[in-house]
Amino acid sequence: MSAHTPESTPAAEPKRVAVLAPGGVGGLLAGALARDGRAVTVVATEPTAAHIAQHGLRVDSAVLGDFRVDVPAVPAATEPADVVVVAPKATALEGALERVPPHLAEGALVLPLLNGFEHMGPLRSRYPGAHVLGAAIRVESTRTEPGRIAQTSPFADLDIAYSGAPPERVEGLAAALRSAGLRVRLSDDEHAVLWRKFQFLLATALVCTHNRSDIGTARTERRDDLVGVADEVAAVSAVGGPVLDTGRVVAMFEAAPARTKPSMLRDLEAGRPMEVDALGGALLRAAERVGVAVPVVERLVADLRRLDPAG
Ligand SMILES: NC(=O)C1=CN([C@@H]2O[C@H](COP(=O)(O)OP(=O)(O)OC[C@H]3O[C@@H](n4cnc5c(N)ncnc54)[C@H](OP(=O)(O)O)[C@@H]3O)[C@@H](O)[C@H]2O)C=CC1
Ligand SMILES: CC(C)(CO)C(=O)C(=O)O
Repeated sequence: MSAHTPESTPAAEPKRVAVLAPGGVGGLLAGALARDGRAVTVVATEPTAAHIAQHGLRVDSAVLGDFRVDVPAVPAATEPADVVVVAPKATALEGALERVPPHLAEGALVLPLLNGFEHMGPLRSRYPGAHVLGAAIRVESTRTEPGRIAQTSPFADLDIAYSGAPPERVEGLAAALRSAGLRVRLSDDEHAVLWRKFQFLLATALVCTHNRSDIGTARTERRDDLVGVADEVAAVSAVGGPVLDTGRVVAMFEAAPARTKPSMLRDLEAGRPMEVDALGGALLRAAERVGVAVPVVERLVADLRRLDPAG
């Protein structure tokens, strides 16, 4: 933890952070930043806001250690923030954004941590006066009950793009996140940030969920599908987007802790809506736009749509 006082804060570091949707990812960031002395407000559903306001956030983290921290929590933002972390599932994004009105995010850095890429357009439409950053987080983190987060991966790494925002503010945000214990890499290439994570994520999410297994089992039993999805994402991306390296993703499959389970599989196991459309559907739509065949993704998405309460 760093000693964080207003006097020692460089001008570009965030002063007021709002975290929308304190689930596995949002709750981890809110807890980490609040523990480090940042002024964090959590914006959550009514019952979760009431619970966190009364009991604080409890984080049990392989990377950050176990701690509890008091954080103000509200069902709707009432104060401006200079950073707004956006972390609901894609299936809940539209409703969740109602809780942060655009005038309170005017001039803010908006840091979306959803997987995929289709959220970027709606966020930029809702917050035209904000700087919406391309970002991705590599972590395994679960909201086990309201206000309680179990972060189990040996990594919690963010990639954040400058996305045209004032560089000193993006660097200030990165410094705040690093000070809170997270690893952060900055990039000039928003598309590369989103699509590199997406290539690994889509393969892991679709195949592990389809196989109902962790990555250790999937990489033995369903290696062809893992590589097939990663190749298809690369083929779609190659048409006007970043060049992706399937070899890098295969190395990531090999290196991932065997027990890693993607959040999509954890949603299936818990009977929650899955992000099949936001992730797999997004790739199918992108593939159709650029005229690339993606038969492996098509097959897995068709099967998973039948199981997805989100439809
Ligand atoms: N979990 C992980 O390990 C990783 C997840 N991701 C991505 O991060 C994103 C978030 O996933 P994750 O953290 O797992 O999701 P969770 O399901 O853990 O958390 C989602 C949160 O959204 C809240 N929420 C739902 N509806 C609303 C609403 N209308 N208003 C306010 N809050 C709402 C839920 O509230 P409540 O608690 O009250 O139900 C919950 O706290 C996804 O896009 C996922 O793909 C990326 C990398 C890793
Ligand atoms: C695959 C994993 C756990 C890696 O970060 C992930 O990002 C997710 O499930 O959303």
